Amino acid sequence: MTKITDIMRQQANPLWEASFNHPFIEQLSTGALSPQTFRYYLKQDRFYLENFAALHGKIADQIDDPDIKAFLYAGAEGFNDSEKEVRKEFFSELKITQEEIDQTHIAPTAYSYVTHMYHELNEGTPARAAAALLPCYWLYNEIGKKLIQLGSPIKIYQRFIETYESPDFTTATDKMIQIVDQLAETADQKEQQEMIQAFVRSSYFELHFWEMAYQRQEWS
Ligand SMILES: Cc1ncc(C[n+]2csc(CCO)c2C)c(N)n1
Repeated sequence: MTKITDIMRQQANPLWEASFNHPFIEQLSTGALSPQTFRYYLKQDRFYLENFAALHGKIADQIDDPDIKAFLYAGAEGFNDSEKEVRKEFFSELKITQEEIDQTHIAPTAYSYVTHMYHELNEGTPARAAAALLPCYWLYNEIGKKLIQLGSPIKIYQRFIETYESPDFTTATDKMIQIVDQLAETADQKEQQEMIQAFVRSSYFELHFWEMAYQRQEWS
C-alpha cells in the first residue's frame, strides 16, 4: 500500500524543487550568500525553532503511543538536535548580540508558518500537527544530502549544511516519517486529506522562509 508520506512528498514536489533551486540555497553552496541575509535568517529562525520545540511537547501531550510520545518529548527538550548548540556557536561567531536579538521582531512569513502549525494542532488534531512538522525534518535532510556533495567555500555555511546531513539527523528524519505514517493508520479519510494538506502548506512556508530571508522581509 502506498504510504501517506509518499503521497505527501509527491504532492509537495514542485514546492520542494523550488526550495532546492532557491537563490538562498544556491548561494549558500556557492558562498555568494550575503552574510547579512544569513544573519537575518538565523535571527528569524530562532522564533521558528522555539515554537517548533514547544509544539513537539504539546503534540506529545495528546498522543498515547509511548514510542511516539518519547520521540516528541525528546524533540521538545532538544535532545535530538545538535542544531541548538550549533546555532549558539553561529550567534557568537557572527556577534549577534542579545540587544540585537531583543530588537528583532518576528517577520510575516515566520509568523504565518508558526501560526499554521499551531492551527493544525489547536483547530485540528495531533496527527495533522505532526504532518505539519514533518517537512521541517525531511526537506532540510534532503537539502543537506544534496548540498554536502557540493560543499561551500564559506566555513559557517559549510557547518550549516553539515548539521542537516549527519547520521543522527537522518535517523530522526526517518523516525518522524514513520510516526506520520503510523498516525495516518488510525485517521479517517478526511483527516488523512487534512494531514496531506498540512504537509503541503508547511512545504509552502519552507519555500517562502528562504524568500523571506533573501528579501529580508519586514512588515512594512
Ligand atoms: C524554517 C525552518 N525549517 C526547518 C528547520 C530545520 N529544523 C528545525 S528543528 C529541526 C529538528 C531537529 O533539529 C529541524 C530539522 C529550520 N531550522 N528552520
